[in-house]
Amino acid sequence: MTAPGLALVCYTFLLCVLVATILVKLKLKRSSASAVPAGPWKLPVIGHMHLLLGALPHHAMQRLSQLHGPVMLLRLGHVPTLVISSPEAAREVMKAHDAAFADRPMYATADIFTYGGENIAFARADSRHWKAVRKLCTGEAARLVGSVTAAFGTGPAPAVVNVSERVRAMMNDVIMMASVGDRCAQRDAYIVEMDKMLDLVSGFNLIDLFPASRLARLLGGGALRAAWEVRERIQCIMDAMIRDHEKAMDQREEGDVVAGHEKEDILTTLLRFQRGGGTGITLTNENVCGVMFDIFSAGSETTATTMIWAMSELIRNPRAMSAAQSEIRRVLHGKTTVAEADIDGRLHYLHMVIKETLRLHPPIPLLVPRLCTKPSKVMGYDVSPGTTVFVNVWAIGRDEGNWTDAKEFKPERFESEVVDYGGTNFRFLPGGAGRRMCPGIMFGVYNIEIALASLLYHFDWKLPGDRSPEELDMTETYGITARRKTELFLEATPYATVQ
Ligand code: HEM
Repeated sequence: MTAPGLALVCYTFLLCVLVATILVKLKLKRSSASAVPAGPWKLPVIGHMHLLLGALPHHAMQRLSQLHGPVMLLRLGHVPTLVISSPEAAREVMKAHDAAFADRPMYATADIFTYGGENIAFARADSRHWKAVRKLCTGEAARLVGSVTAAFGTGPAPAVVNVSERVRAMMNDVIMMASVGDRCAQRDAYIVEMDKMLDLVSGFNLIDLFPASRLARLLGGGALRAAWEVRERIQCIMDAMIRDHEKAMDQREEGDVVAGHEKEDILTTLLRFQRGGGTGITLTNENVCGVMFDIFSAGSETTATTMIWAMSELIRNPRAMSAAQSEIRRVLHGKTTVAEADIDGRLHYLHMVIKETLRLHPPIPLLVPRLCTKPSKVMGYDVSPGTTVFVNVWAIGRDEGNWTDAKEFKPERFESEVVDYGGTNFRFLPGGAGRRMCPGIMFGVYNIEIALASLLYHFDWKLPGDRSPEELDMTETYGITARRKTELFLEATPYATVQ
């Protein structure tokens, strides 16, 4: 070969090597880039926080995930945040990689109220007390079901009722009765402080989004101070309740039954276990207070919110209201009260109403956040340890790809859909799924069933004045649960045949 010919071959060879190297590099770059979940452009310091401003977080996240996909990475302040918006991706987080996502991020205010994770909801999944107390809570919830009915009286209704206020008071009563008994001197003060606590634990406070920033601590310190003050007042009330319960337990051991302590409540059960009741673990005072925090916050607020949405949807959908009332009045024909034994397993339509309400209005729309603790892959994307994970069950429940006529309230859809609360169908996750799923959801659903049955059996309901059902405002408000923005005022007419 001539010298120019050899040079040409060499140049061609080198060119090929160069092109091949560039192509391989490009391919590698593309494949490593595609392993990071997509997300919108972010700003320095605040990341994507500005995209959540002015909207409810689950609404804003739904809108963003429609653009960036069901596995989307945001940075909220300093916190890397993965948002999951499809059943397939939810299954990967809560089933395939459940162990890697079983912890919770610890927010500054939650840290105060849970005594540093000594409760159930924010405990580390590998902590000694978590499994045992969770089991206890599940058992207690099931056992207490029978004692709930008494709280739903039938007293005469005023013409116009603030249904929101009444339902919240009713659910508070049920949870208080179940957790500390029916004669607790400081009960009202406890409810007031617990309400304040719920306002403070949002997870979107400045100090939660910039956990390491001194400036955020300075600017957001008010929330922390308020949280400590509320915790101190709750602690005083709890100490008095514990003393009262311990005294009653001592007297019971001696054969006396103290008024107000005839039935065993959750606090007594926890104290009994603390005295060596055989779970194989030791419960500290902090565990006891932390679990009481869980039961009140998780138990009362979720059930009241669901119940108020159920009433709102029934008012907006007179056909569904009429079907639910006909069934209840047929099943309870001639009865003067709604008793557990009379409705047990017989209110099929009402059950579908509750499911449909939880599909459209899951009270915790982003679930309680999870924390990624091991490098994991979700739908082929890399997720790093330290990432907070929100599962947008509200968006999953309203996605036309998952449900026909997804935005409409159609309880009948559950006639053909076999879906339960066990967290196995990832299109319907009001109580979450996997090892962190809600241990009390069946107790909650039972409370809602009895309460709704009572309201619908004893009264006919309509919007005050001549307003038509479509005029009912269905806007949600921001908070630990997705409540109605406005109070639900309805006109109640006692149902004649019960008189
Ligand atoms: C309709 C009623 C209820 C709904 C929709 C509901 C929903 C939820 C959700 C979404 C979670 C987070 C699950 C996850 O991260 O995957 C949760 C956790 C929890 N719920 Fe419920 N809940 C309800 C009623 C109750 C009741 C009545 C109690 C107690 C008596 C309760 C106690 C708890 C506790 C202790 C946790 C934390 C579990 C853990 O982290 O291990 N819930 N709930």
